Amino acid sequence: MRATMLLSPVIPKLSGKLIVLASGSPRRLEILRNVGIRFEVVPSWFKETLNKGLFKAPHEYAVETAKQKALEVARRMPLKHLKTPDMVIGADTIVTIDGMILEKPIDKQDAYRMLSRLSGKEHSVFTGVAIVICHEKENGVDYQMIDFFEETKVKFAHLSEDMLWEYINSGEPMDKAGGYGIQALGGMLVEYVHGDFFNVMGFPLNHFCKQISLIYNHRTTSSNQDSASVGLSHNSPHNTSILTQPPPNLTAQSSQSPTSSPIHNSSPSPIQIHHTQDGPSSSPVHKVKRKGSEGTADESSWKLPDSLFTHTAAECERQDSENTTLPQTTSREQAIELSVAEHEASEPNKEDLEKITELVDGFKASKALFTASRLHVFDLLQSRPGLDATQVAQEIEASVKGTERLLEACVSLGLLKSKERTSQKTVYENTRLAAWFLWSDAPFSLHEYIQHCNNTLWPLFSHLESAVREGTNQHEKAFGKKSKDIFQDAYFSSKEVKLRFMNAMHSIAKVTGKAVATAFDLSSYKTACDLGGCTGAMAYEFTTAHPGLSVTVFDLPAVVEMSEHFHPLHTDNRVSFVAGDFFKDELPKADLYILARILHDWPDEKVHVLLSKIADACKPGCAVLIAETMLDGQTPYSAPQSVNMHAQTEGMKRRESQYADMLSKHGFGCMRVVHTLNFLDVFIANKM
Ligand SMILES: O=c1[nH]cc([C@@H]2O[C@H](COP(=O)(O)OP(=O)(O)OP(=O)(O)O)[C@@H](O)[C@H]2O)c(=O)[nH]1
Repeated sequence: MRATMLLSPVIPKLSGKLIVLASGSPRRLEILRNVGIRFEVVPSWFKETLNKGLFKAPHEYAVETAKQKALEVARRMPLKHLKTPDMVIGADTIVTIDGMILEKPIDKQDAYRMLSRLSGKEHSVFTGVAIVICHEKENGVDYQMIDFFEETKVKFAHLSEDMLWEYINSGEPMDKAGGYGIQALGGMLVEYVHGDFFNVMGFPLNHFCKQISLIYNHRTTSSNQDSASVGLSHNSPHNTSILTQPPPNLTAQSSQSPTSSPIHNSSPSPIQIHHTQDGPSSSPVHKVKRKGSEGTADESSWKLPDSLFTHTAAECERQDSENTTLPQTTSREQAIELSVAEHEASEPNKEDLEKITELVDGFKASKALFTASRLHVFDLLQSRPGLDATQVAQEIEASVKGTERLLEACVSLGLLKSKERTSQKTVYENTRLAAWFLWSDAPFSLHEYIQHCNNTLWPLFSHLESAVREGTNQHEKAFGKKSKDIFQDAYFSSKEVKLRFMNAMHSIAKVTGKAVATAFDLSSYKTACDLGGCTGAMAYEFTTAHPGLSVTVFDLPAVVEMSEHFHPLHTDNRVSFVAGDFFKDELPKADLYILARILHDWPDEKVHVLLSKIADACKPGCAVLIAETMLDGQTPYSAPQSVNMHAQTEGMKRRESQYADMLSKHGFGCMRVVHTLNFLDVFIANKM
């Protein structure tokens, strides 16, 4: 909110410009998007290989890396994209502890080393930010740079070995500086944060807003001068340095240095680098002292341990001049390069083999799970744990030989546990995973959704090649029925298929509903309408989470008619059902419209029809909430899900930016997104 206020005077100026975020970090994208800035994302190709040993203080390393990331994109864009951006933003986040710089872990062991170092102690997180302003001139492009950094102190609780490994095995640490994500599971490890929380996440929003304000406010008041350079240089206490390239001894490997890039050489204009590091550092907002802005960094306290960073400037220069390939003693980043080179030269490692096998054989695991679920193996072992294969075979009416194989497959997939009763007899029971998710009445039962995967998605996927070649869904090939609107003429064509589909949606809504309902503070909304809300399972999660909220489920008459089978939802008098077609009929009035796993079923034209109807029904301040996996969210399954939508519907998975664009066309703004741990990303926007 504060950032929007600070930015609002300059947003009209930014809005006509091509602003580029030179970062592949989803967190940076989210932080900037949430304040309403419109920008394109062009991740930088700059490899983070600067020699840390050559920087007096860690933040200088982060700032220099941010600069190189931004410059690489600023230089590449005019050549590759044939357009010159107006502004390129780059950033680099590092963690420092005991004089050491920690970046993203290269593997689980590395994450373990980082997190155990952070356990029970305070550390600093620095994000360096670079803003490159590009000016097209007749003979090329001029670049001007503003850079700054922000420090936030974070203290970790003492972490037990079990906690550490549980966290590492969640996969979260791998793409995050210091090996943790404060915005997600990693937040549970943190005792306190002093300073800007967003800085820890990867982007110091407040400091950035102040810099932007300074640049553009100054420009408005300096109309008779070259606005760009004046605006920048007046902020800068150290604005005289003019460099055409980074100092040669900063880059660890000459082949990766931006100075050797042909792109750089083709730019005839010098790059003016204006440092504005201490512009807004007197802000009362940040209690944390920013080292370095005033040139006061205590060199000795930041001296990096020799064992990690052994390059001297002379060594680097020698490497440059001799054009050697890789140094003998390397920093961690250099070690990554080394290991990549090693892999290319020799053989794949165990992890590579595991990954590729998992992908190739993944369908076998899915089908074993589907089959065990369909044969009610998990139901049986939930009520009668400790049966052997012969007993299970008898109960599920299957062969002993086949049942043995299936049970063993489930054991190896972590769905069942086996115990040897005697040397002859092995008995089985459900694991925790099966107890939570797989038997029919489990608290978060996915049983019905698994049946939907087996009965509907599996046959559709077997025609994926045709779906890709033809660009249409595959209902006709898989089920002998043409379907334009899968809901009207495929899923709801017979009572049995309809119930199966509703059961599937019901089970997935029960698993994901709470996380969706609690993603945002919705206390200001009194009425909601869950469009396509099916059995009301999601609506029920919303009324449970928000005592002041009533929800109308709006769905096709065929669905509403059957929804009463799904108790106890009908006992909650704050959930009501209205029958209708959201493309054709008038929508019930509400303050909040919920679209959970709906828009991905439809092509853009239909989404616009629906959003326009919602926009017409919304007063200013009312909101639309979209819950689905987005392509830039955190689940690795969103892109495969997009393939699924293609084989199944005319719809698709989309990026957050695509929804933002669509919503803004219908008068929505103030967009925010939360990535839940429960498959779904939740996006909210208000009618302006
Ligand atoms: O608590 C958190 N701390 C850090 C992060 C994320 O960590 C990475 C830091 O890496 P880097 O600055 O090198 O940025 P990249 O992800 O490699 O993207 P670029 O393309 O910009 O180089 C950053 O993504 C932080 O967001 C976090 O999420 N939580």
